[in-house]
Amino acid sequence: MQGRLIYLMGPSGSGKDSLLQAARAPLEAHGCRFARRVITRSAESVGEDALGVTPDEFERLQGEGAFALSWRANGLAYGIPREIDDWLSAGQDVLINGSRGHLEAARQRYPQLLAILLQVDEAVLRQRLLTRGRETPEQIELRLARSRKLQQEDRERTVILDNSGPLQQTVSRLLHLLDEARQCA
Ligand SMILES: Nc1ncnc2c1ncn2[C@@H]1O[C@H](COP(=O)(O)OP(=O)(O)OP(=O)(O)O)[C@@H](O)[C@H]1O
Ligand SMILES: O=P(O)(O)OC[C@H]1O[C@H](OP(=O)(O)O)[C@H](O)[C@@H]1O
Repeated sequence: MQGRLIYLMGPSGSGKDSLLQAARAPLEAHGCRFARRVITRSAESVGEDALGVTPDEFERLQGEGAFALSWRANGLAYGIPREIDDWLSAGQDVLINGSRGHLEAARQRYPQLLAILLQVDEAVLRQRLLTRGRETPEQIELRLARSRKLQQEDRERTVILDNSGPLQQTVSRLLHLLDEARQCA
């Protein structure tokens, strides 16, 4: 049986990386795999364990068909390595850090994907992004504006996960909803 693609998305600063890190051990214990993203951002940058490449390297990899999914946002290019298809074919669930802007294209390639939208209100988001300090205040405002624009899309087929409270609470909710989804599959 084919594994399920779990597509975690949400505004910049909603806590996707934090949640992926915190939920990783318990989910791996259930056989779930995690994709390491390829991003045209320096490897030293704060945040997830992504592979940082130059725009030229990204183009080359894309041309070679190295990505199962790829998109551009916030002035960066993002790729999800093709190996997720091997994991899915082997029946393993795969969790990825996705983009709301790319959800429709991702659904076309993976019709069974489970979309989870991580949600936090805008004042909290702004504060978290400023505290994280990875982007300038101007870049943060652009990210918040992008979030507002994407807010209404594809709500009815998306599971909402609130991350306004403590991270551990969100981890427990994620594990619970993935259990439920497994039982419905
Ligand atoms: N539940 C939480 N409570 C308090 N702070 C949190 C919580 N979740 C995440 N944070 C903090 O918010 C900031 C943004 O989180 P994180 O980098 O995980 O977001 P992200 O959604 O991955 O953002 P981006 O898409 O821009 O990479 C981090 O500094 C993180 O420590
Ligand atoms: O705004 P949307 O389309 O949801 O997401 C755009 C991209 O921005 C964020 O990346 P990061 O903040 O650079 O890590 C997300 O992880 C996503 O890949």
